[in-house]
Amino acid sequence: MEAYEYLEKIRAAAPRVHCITNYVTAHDVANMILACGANPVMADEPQEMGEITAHAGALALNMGTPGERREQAMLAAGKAANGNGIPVVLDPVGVGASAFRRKMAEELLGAVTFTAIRGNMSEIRTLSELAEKKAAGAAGGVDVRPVDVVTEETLAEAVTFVKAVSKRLGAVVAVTGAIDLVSDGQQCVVIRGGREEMSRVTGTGCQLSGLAAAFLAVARNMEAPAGSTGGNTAGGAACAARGMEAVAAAVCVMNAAGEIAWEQRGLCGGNASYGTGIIDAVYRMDQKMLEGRIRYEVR
Ligand SMILES: Nc1ncnc2c1ncn2[C@@H]1O[C@H](COP(=O)(O)OP(=O)(O)O)[C@@H](O)[C@H]1O
Ligand SMILES: Cc1ncsc1CCOP(=O)(O)O
Repeated sequence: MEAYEYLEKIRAAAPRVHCITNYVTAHDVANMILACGANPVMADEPQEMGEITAHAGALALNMGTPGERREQAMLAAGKAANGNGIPVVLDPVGVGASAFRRKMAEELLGAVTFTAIRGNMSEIRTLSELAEKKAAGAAGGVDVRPVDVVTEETLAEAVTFVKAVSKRLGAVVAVTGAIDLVSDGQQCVVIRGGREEMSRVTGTGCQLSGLAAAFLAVARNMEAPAGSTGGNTAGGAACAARGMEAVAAAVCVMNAAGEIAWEQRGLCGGNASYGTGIIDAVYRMDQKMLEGRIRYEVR
């Protein structure tokens, strides 16, 4: 399934994406979800989670600005999603930054079955350590640490690592950055593209997690490919089988939007208008705009 076909299906079905997200980038995440054709609802009152999540096509949980109330909401929404076969995405923003975040991530991983987990390499390394019950130490803020950046030199090792983490966490794992890796534990899609400047716009990672949730919402209603063994069934059988494809397609669309918005930036184009441009590029994305911009290999 091509990335553009996912966009067409999202635009036709307008699935609702329930987001429990941080207050820094919530507005941009909502606009990005609208830009791809889906329908965002940002809600984090624990008492209404059962009703809100049950009517969603996908759930996106983002740990960027955590708190006890938000954690309760995430646990309630995650369980409601699992109980209704709704795909769930986790964005462990800054999970290594504090003991509170690490404990919250452990609780979420213990209570909710995630369809996909997207983060930068530092965040995914911390999750991996938590899943291995290793003492994960403090690891940076919300951005990737220089030591964790995936390069052509460290790519083979990173692919092996991401496959292993995906198996360990029982979810599709997407590590994004200069080179993006999306794995279902068996295979790994290596995606090149995007712009270095995307990392200087706050929220591009959060937006991508929201996009991935929208892509999974339509994957859930597709046929499972013949002979597929699939991943976990948090979003139903079709979503399990297509989870890696759907998340990789979302990454490709985000990268293309980052490239297009950079090429069309204005004379005063700094990071704020660049960020808006990325959302606009997704809004306007058609098949022609994606041509030549999707560069991936499967390892
Ligand atoms: N150095 C880079 N070169 C190309 N694309 C990048 C680079 N850094 C980030 N991106 C892109 O920016 C988007 C957000 O990813 P990332 O910055 O890793 O998220 P986060 O904000 O969670 O750290 C992804 O589409 C990713 O491919
Ligand atoms: C700066 C910041 N602080 C807490 S959440 C957040 C936004 C992080 O967004 P992203 O990881 O998508 O850049």
